[in-house]
This record gives sequence, structure tokens and C-alpha cells, in this order.
Amino acid sequence: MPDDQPAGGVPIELNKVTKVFPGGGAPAVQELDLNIPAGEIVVLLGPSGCGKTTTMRMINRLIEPSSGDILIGGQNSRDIDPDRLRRHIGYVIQQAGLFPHMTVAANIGQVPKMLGWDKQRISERVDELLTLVGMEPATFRDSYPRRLSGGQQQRVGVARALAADPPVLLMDEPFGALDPITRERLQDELLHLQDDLAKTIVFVTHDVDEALKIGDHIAIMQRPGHIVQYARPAEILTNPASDYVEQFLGAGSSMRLLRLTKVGDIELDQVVHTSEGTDAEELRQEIERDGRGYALITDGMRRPLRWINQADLEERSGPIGATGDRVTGAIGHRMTLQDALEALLNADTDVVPVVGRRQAYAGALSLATVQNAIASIKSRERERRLRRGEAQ
Ligand SMILES: Nc1ncnc2c1ncn2[C@@H]1O[C@H](COP(=O)(O)OP(=O)(O)OP(=O)(O)O)[C@@H](O)[C@H]1O
Repeated sequence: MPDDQPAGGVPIELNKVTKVFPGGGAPAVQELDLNIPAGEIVVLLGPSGCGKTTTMRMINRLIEPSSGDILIGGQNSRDIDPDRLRRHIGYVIQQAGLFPHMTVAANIGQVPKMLGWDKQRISERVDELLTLVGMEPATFRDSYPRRLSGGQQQRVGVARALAADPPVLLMDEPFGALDPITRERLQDELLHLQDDLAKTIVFVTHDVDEALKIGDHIAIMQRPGHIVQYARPAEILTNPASDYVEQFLGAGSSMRLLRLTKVGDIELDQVVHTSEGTDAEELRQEIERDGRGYALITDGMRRPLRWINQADLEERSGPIGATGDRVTGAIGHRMTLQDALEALLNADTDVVPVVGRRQAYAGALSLATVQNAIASIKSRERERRLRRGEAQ
């Protein structure tokens, strides 16, 4: 692990890791195997006491494993000095764990200071990180943690963990104490940050929805301290490995798939679409061939303008011009299917146009399209499972 760390993440491998606390009876973690790919967010998900925190804390050696190996970037963590290891692994906990007597800047600059950075470099880094987590440096640099809201404290916690640009971040229920709206916002911000940073992040939660949203992979844990399923979120939803997993996930897997899937990821309807210059008679014939009875009129940049019905075109010729009913709302291709469904239910029409880059027409969505998409995601996951079963 060189001191001059690359910005991206490194893989972490846990091999048969066990932790028995002195006098603790059953192991807190038992022969746990886990491969965490570089640059991914892996969520440890499970009920209280299943060993999530113990597993995480063994990675930075806040807890020493009783047996087994943990490799970080290919190097056995036993061979790395614990202080040095912890300087290369950012750690974020619930309620941020900031030092109350230190300013925001001093909190963030703590590890760089230990690493011997000069004052100027630390100060620049603090400002850079505050900006990164959405806090105005001039306003917050000299504040004390108690003056900050829970969400702001948590942002500072993330900034502090990122200070020395570690390849690995451990996050132990970092948003657990926040109200639902702040929590959602910080989850979004973390995903946004991760797009650029590509750290290896181990994230502990017992909130199923948080895990599904944040995780590239999810490890579902069961007492005593082992993993019962390790898979991508969609697979866990469509193919829970056991009754335990199914029960833990609870009801509503289809609703959760709606939340996981983006409009741009599904097959959209394609409706007849054309510009205002099109001849009315030609369009009428095209609508008739298509069979839906309507078409979408777009502008020169292919942005949706109006819906037009076959009946509006009867006995007309020449350019269609400004005929038709104005499109009142479009669905963005980055929206989740859940948000799209909400938009559909509130729309004046059964079909709503979907727009991609520069608001250009990309397709259309109806309730039936969404329903079909969910059915096909489920059947794809089933097929994948069958193929894998045959390959084994
Ligand atoms: N220092 C300790 N000494 C003895 N037993 C411990 C210690 N820390 C944890 N344990 C036990 O190890 C088991 C796993 O605890 P751990 O905190 O890792 O679970 P968890 O899944 O993170 O739970 P939670 O969601 O409640 O934080 C529990 O039975 C707990 O009581």
C-alpha cells in the first residue's frame, strides 16, 4: 500500500474470517468469505447482531479477527501497521463522530495533519472537500459541529473520511440517524460522488431500501455472522436465496424493482412521431397503418410538442401546423420507473412521451409498458438463474 495512493479503489477479500469475542459464546462472525471488487459499493445488510459492524471493523483492524485473512489491494491486513492501515481507510459512522471541540476544518484536516501535510495543502484540501460535499467553505470551515444540522454533520463526516483520498471507505449506518428526506438526499449525493471517485465502499445498513439503492452488490447476513446471499440488488429481489432472505426483504419486490429501474433501461413504446411540416393526409395514413390512432408532433430538435388524433386529420391536406393537444408533461429517461409511474397516474393522457438528451423524443410510456417491463425483468432474472444452475 504505497503512501501515494491512487484515487480509485482497491479490491478487498475476506477469507474464512471468524471473530469470537472473549467470553462471547457463539462467534460474532463465522468463516465469512467475501470478495469486494475495486470501485464498488458493497452493502452488508442484515438484522441487529448478525455481525455487520464486526465484519466492517475487522477490515480496518479496529477489531482483530480470531482467524482467517483479509486482503486489501492484495496485501494481508495483518502485515500492515494498524495506524497506517486506518489512515488509508476512510471511516464514517452514524452521527458522524466529529470531535465537538474542533472546528469543521480541523476535523476534516485531522488525517492529513497526521500524515504531515503542510498547512496550506491541508487548508486547500478542506475547502475542496467541503465544496465536494455541498457545503460552502467560507460559511462552514470555522464552525463547530454542534452548530450543524445532522445532515451537515454527516457531510463533514464524509469529507473527513475522504481527506487523504483513501482507496477504501467504510460506512457504518452513516445515514441511520437522519430524517427520511435528508437521508435520501445524502444517499443521492453519495452515489453522485462515487461516480467520480470510484472508491471501494463497504456500507453497513439494516434498511433494505437503502441497501437496494446504494449497493452495487449486497451481502445479506444472518446470525451468527455469515452471508446467506451475495448478489446484485435486482437479483436479490427477483431471486431471494432462501426463506430467510425473502422474509427479511419483506413484501413489495415489484415496487422495489420500480425504484431500482430507470426509464432508459427498459424497452419503450415507439409511437408515430413527426414534425409540424408533415402533410396531414400522409400522417393520417401513417397513423392508420400504425393502428394506435394518434401521433406525436415534435419540433425541429425532436422535442415533443403535441398529440394529434387520426380524427383531427380527416379530410385535411397540407402541413399539419399547430393542430392537436399540447403535451403537458414528459418523462425523463433517467427517472426511476416508480417516479414515471407517478407521472403516468397524474397525466392527462394514457401515454406520456419519454425524453432523452436535450429533451429529445426517445419513446413513450404507458401503464402497460411499465407492467411489461417489470414482468420481463423478473423473467430475465429467472432465466439467468436457470442458466447459472445448468452451468454449475
Ligand atoms: N466487543 C464485543 N464483545 C462481545 N460481544 C460483542 C462485541 N461486539 C459485538 N459483539 C457481539 O457480536 C455479535 C455481532 O455484533 P455486531 O455489532 O457486529 O452486529 P451488527 O449486525 O452490526 O448489529 P447492529 O445492526 O445492531 O449494529 C452480537 O451478538 C454482539 O453482541
